[in-house]
This record gives sequence, structure tokens and C-alpha cells, in this order.
Amino acid sequence: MERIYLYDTTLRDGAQREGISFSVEDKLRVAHKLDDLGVAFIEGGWPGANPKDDLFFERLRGESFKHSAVAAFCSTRRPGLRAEADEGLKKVLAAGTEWVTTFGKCWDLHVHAGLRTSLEENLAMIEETVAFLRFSGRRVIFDCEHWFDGFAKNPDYALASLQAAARAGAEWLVLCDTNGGMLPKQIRESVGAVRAFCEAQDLAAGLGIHTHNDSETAVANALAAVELGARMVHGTINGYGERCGNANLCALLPNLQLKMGYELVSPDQLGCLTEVAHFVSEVANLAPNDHAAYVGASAFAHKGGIHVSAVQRNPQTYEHIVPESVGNRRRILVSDQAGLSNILHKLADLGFRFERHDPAVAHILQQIKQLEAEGYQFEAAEASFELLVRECLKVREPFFTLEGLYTACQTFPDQSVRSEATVRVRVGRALQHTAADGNGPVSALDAALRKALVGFYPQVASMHLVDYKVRILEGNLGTSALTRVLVESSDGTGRWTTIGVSPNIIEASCRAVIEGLEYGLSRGRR
Ligand SMILES: CC(=O)SCCNC(=O)CCNC(=O)[C@H](O)C(C)(C)COP(=O)(O)OP(=O)(O)OC[C@H]1O[C@@H](n2cnc3c(N)ncnc32)[C@H](O)[C@@H]1OP(=O)(O)O
Ligand SMILES: CC(=O)C(=O)O
Repeated sequence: MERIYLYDTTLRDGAQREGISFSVEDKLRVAHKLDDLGVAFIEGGWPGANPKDDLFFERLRGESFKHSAVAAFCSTRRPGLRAEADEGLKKVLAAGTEWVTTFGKCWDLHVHAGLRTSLEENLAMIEETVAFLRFSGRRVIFDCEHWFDGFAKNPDYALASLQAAARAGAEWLVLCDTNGGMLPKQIRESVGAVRAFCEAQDLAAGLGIHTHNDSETAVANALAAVELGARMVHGTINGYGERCGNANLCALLPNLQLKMGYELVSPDQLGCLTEVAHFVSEVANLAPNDHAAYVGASAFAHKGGIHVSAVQRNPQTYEHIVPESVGNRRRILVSDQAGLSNILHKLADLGFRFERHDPAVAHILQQIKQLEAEGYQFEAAEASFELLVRECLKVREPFFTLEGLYTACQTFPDQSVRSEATVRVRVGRALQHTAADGNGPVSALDAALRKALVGFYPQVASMHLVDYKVRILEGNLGTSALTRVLVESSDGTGRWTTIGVSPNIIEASCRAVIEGLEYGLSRGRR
């Protein structure tokens, strides 16, 4: 089977996504991760466009890569200039990469409206830029910007621009759906026509595809192009990119490798894909998309009882691939959509072995369904689920009991607000009465509880709240609405989430905080 070259543009087109700003250090870390993943090309940035990209290419000189070539990106020369005199091209050469990707206009609309030059001059810009880069010892990838729109509106001109790049020595002609408006049928027709043209004209360059996701078809379009002969595929990790993003490499790669049979990276490298996706979202400071295909936390999460029952008998019933082949894992969720199979699975995870028809299992399931009807959501609060299981099985440890709680908020003349909480907590026979303040009633309550408990359980000192989420259920009821609070806690070695539900936000928070502490103590004991 012919080789497909994976071309990652996370560091260039991905950086054009609203909300992303990579530092030079970030770019280097991502580049090495992509190299480990085994992509053939990494588009590192546009030398001359900004100081960070200049520095990135400077720093690159001291770095070595095992699998990837790093390409510098640039436009064709400016109209009316010689390529040798173009400052942008000088900077690209100074970056010192073996490969340069240059983009040129293939849609006559852009030549008139964007560049404001003649059609002939644009063809000269393309040909002279590629020739200059080749003369300067670079290998050239030509991005045919707006290829598909251009080909639809003025096919002769689009083909002439592509031919100009090929004639001057571009090794790859990458057809770009720059506006992301195409559907797979249009991609197929256009790529088929280009391929026939290249064969008829004896153009040696390989064909590539670069798609944007404005119609949610970027991945499908890239795959359609591969079916028709594209051998270089552009994309970004997590689909980051200008506007709605680029083709998502985290879907493209496994689709090409596991479904279409191309070997782009080794099975071990493919097994790192989920880690790479999370690493890049962490570096980009964006929350990972839990529902992303292949690499999302929910990609192999089974919630419906029917699904769980079948997956346990044969995973193929509800999984299109083996999750571990992309470094992901199966998860079983517990909710009011669960059946006995979900509960049995979770019980086994917690170390409890039960027969399917044991009344204890049905009792836990019935409790879950009842509490979810009252506003609880256990799939998001696995620690509270575990405490509920222990309660139902009568093995929940009574670390402490809250016998009283008082909170107050006070506003000061300088508009600042302080809160105070007083708690009465029983540990065995001892009764602790403590108070603490905080910047809100929940932090004051949390501080007062810890203060009461730390003498009995020193490990409480290492526990802290890391996240606090509130959701109002049935908001149409106004102040009588139910409040659901999720609290994430940590002890420095792990994190867990607990839940509280009540019409009173303090009570809901209190339940979640108490369960957070209780779970932390039981975790420490185990
Ligand atoms: C489809 C894509 O994603 S292409 C990549 C887009 N990415 C970016 O634009 C990010 C980096 N860009 C930048 O830092 C800046 O835009 C720069 C440094 C490239 C240019 O900055 P400026 O010189 O200030 O120009 P500005 O951004 O206002 O306008 C773009 C210029 O590029 C020209 N241009 C656009 N495409 C091309 C091309 N293929 N070949 C030559 N020139 C081009 C435009 O005609 C315009 O020049 P003009 O104002 O002289 O007519
Ligand atoms: C080159 C490029 O990023 C595009 O045409 O979308």
C-alpha cells in the first residue's frame, strides 16, 4: 500500500484558533510530542510573522527529531517584487529548514479582491517563489489556497496556478478547502479531476489535502481526498485551527490506520494518541473535549444498561475499535440509565463480588434511580457513589457527624464581603465546636470542618477543595429551585468528586464538602 504522509499544522494553523497563544517553549514541547507520535511533517510556524516564530526556528537548530521534518510556512512573494528582494522569503530561508510550505492564491476572486493584482502576476508570484526556494536548496510543499472554491468558479485558472508551482519544482501540491465549505462529494469530484490533470500533464508532484471544519466535514473531506489519491494529509491535534478548526488529526490518524489500512505510525505510537491529545490541550490551556472521537474521555464510556450488559459479553457490540489501540480506555457509568450490569461492574471495581440476582445489587440500583430523580448525578460524582454503595452494604465508616452548622456573611463599608462558619462536629464521643472564616460561606464551612477534624485525622491537613460547581435544577421555580453542587477534592495524590442536592445552596454544598472529607479519609485508610 502507498505511504500516506501525515502533516501536522497545530503550531501554525492551530495557533490561529481563537484562544490559543503558544509560547516558544510550548511550541518546542508540542513539536517533540508530535515527533514521538511519528508524524512525517510538523509545520512549525511562519518565520518573520512574529518574534515567537523566529525564536522557535532559532531554537530548533539545537533540537533533533527522530521521525518528523519541521517545515517553515510562508506566502508567495509580494506582487511587483523579485522573490530575492522579498523580506518575508529572506526570513523563511534564514529559518534554515529543509522543507518550506508556501501558499499561493488559486481562486481568481482572491487575486483581484485580496492581492489586488493581475491573474498573470499571481501566477508569476507562485512560480518565482517556488523556483527561488528550490534554487536556495529548499524542498517545497505548495498549499493551493482556496483550491476547491477556485476550481469550482474558474477551473482553468486554478489548474494554471497549480501547474505553475509544479513546473517550478514543488514536490507536493496540497489542495486546500480554506473556507471549509465543501462536502465530500465536491472534494471527490475535484480531487479526481486534478489527479487526471496531473497525469495528463505528467506532473510529478504528489497531491495533498488540507481541510477546514466550517461545515463539520473536515475529516470526512480529507478521507475522501485520500480515497481519490491524496497522499499527504494535513490536520491539527484536537482539530484546533482558525474559525471552526482544521481536520482533527486525532480522528484522521486512527481512521486512516485502523479503518483504511494505511500504516502511518507504529501501533505503539498510535497507542499514545490519547495522551498526545490531552498533552496538547493542556499546553494550549483549553479543556479537553470529552466527547471527541477516539481520544475523548467519553469515547468509550457506556451509560445505558443495555450497552453495558452487551459490552461485558463482547466489547464489539458497542465499540468500533479496541480503546487501548489509541491509548483510551473503557468506562462504565452509573446513572438512572443504568441496569444491574452497570452496578455489578462498579461493585467489582470497588472490590465487591456479587451475583447478578443478589438483592443488594437491585437495592443499590433502585437507590441510584431514586436519588437521580431527586437531582443527583452519580456519573459525575464517583466518590459519592462509592459512599452510597458502602452505606447500602452497611460498611460505611462513621468518621464524624455534623451536629450543627451556622454560617453568616457580612458586608463592610469598603464593599468587601467576609463569611464565617461555625460547626459542631462529633468524632466518637468527642464534640468539637469550631469556627472559621473565608471569602465565601462554602470556604468558611470547609475551613471550620477541617479545623474540627484535623486533631483526630491529621491527614485532613493535606486535603483541599480544587473545584466547586453549582447547577440550578428546574430554574423556573426561582428561589425554590433545587441546587446541585459538585465538589472536587484532592489530597495531593488523587482527586475525587462528591455531590450534594438541596433547595438550599449551603446545605447542598455542605453535603458535598462533608462527603469529600469522608471519602478522603476512607481513601487514606484503604
Ligand atoms: C489560509 C491561511 O491560513 S494563510 C495564513 C494566515 N496566517 C496569518 O495571517 C498569520 C500570520 N500573519 C501575519 O503575521 C501578518 O499577516 C503578516 C506578517 C504575514 C503580514 O502582515 P502585514 O504586512 O501587516 O499585512 P496584512 O496582514 O495587513 O495583510 C496581508 C498581506 O499579505 C498579502 N498576501 C496575502 N496572501 C498572499 C500570498 N499568497 N502571497 C503574497 N502576498 C499575500 C495581502 O495582499 C496583504 O498585503 P498588502 O496589504 O500589501 O496588500
Ligand atoms: C494554507 C491554509 O492554511 C489554508 O488554505 O487553509
